[in-house]
Amino acid sequence: MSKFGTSLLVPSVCELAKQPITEIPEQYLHPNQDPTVISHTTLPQAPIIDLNKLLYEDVTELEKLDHACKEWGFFQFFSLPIEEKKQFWQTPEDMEGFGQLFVKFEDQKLEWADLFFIHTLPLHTRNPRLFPSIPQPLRDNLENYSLEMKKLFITIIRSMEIALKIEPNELVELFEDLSQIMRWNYYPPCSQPENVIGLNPHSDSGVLTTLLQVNEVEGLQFKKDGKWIPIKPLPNAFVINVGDILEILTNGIYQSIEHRATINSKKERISIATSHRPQMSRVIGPTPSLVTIEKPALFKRIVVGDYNKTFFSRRLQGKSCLDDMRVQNENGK
Ligand SMILES: O=C(O)CCC(=O)C(=O)O
Ligand SMILES: [Fe+2]
Repeated sequence: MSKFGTSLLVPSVCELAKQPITEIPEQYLHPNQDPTVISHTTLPQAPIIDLNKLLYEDVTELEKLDHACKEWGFFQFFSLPIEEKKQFWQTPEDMEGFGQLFVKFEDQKLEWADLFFIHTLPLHTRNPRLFPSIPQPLRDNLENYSLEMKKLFITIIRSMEIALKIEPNELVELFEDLSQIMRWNYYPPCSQPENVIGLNPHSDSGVLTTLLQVNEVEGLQFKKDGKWIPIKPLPNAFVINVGDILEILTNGIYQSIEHRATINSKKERISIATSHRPQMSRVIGPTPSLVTIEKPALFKRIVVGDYNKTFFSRRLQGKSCLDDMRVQNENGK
């Protein structure tokens, strides 16, 4: 049984998008979506952080790796012939591989995307059905990428400990044996982009997600003050998202952010999301330094694996999973 539960098997959208279709199949149509805010001049901008100032080692290496991944691997992997991709497809018991996540009902609306979902760390959790067959040079790039992502994650967590004025290592020690999962997202173009959705609105379940927008095509949007704001991909930059578990750990000081992915009418889009969380058997809750009499714990203590199971057992719906982890106040609210 998979660590994350299961998702119903769905057809490849990549193959579907190759057909000369005039009508989008009903299951992919999402009417009544929240509109995107279009005027770029008044939009709030995502803050840009200079990694050089954060990372004191191996910046060049990281850049080289970033280029290697862009040039050699992800694109080729998604464009493998469908027959070859089949050996990497999800199975009814195992959500890792190509397919979609969060598909729980046969008649559920689907996303205009194929993804490849894989657990990369700790090493012993690597899926023997998938990992050894990943073609080179992607497999070696993935190996390096995974380690660099872990280093970057720990560096950011250390900076956050300082910013939050909590004990050194108070958070970092939770990640000695961390779990790392990746979603490689492939969004084919669609002639009616406004009627389909690449990825439904959600917050990420982990601590932080590092998103590489591989071919720098626009599509990612964040919900800010109730409005959907497009995020322009920047060259040589990652987008870093706060996930639900970081909101729990910081007792609500850092809040996970809702985002979605839209589709382009002409261009395909590839993004690689790498998410970190403490290892599955760890129990987590608001970190002690951030729980005080004035600010009692906002969230229950939970086993990381249980949070994962709950998150992956539902349909993807905004921040609803995190809301269920809140401590109820005396009025039952
Ligand atoms: O493709 C994107 O821009 C968003 C991906 C994402 O949110 C995810 O994989 O969790
Ligand atoms: Fe996400």
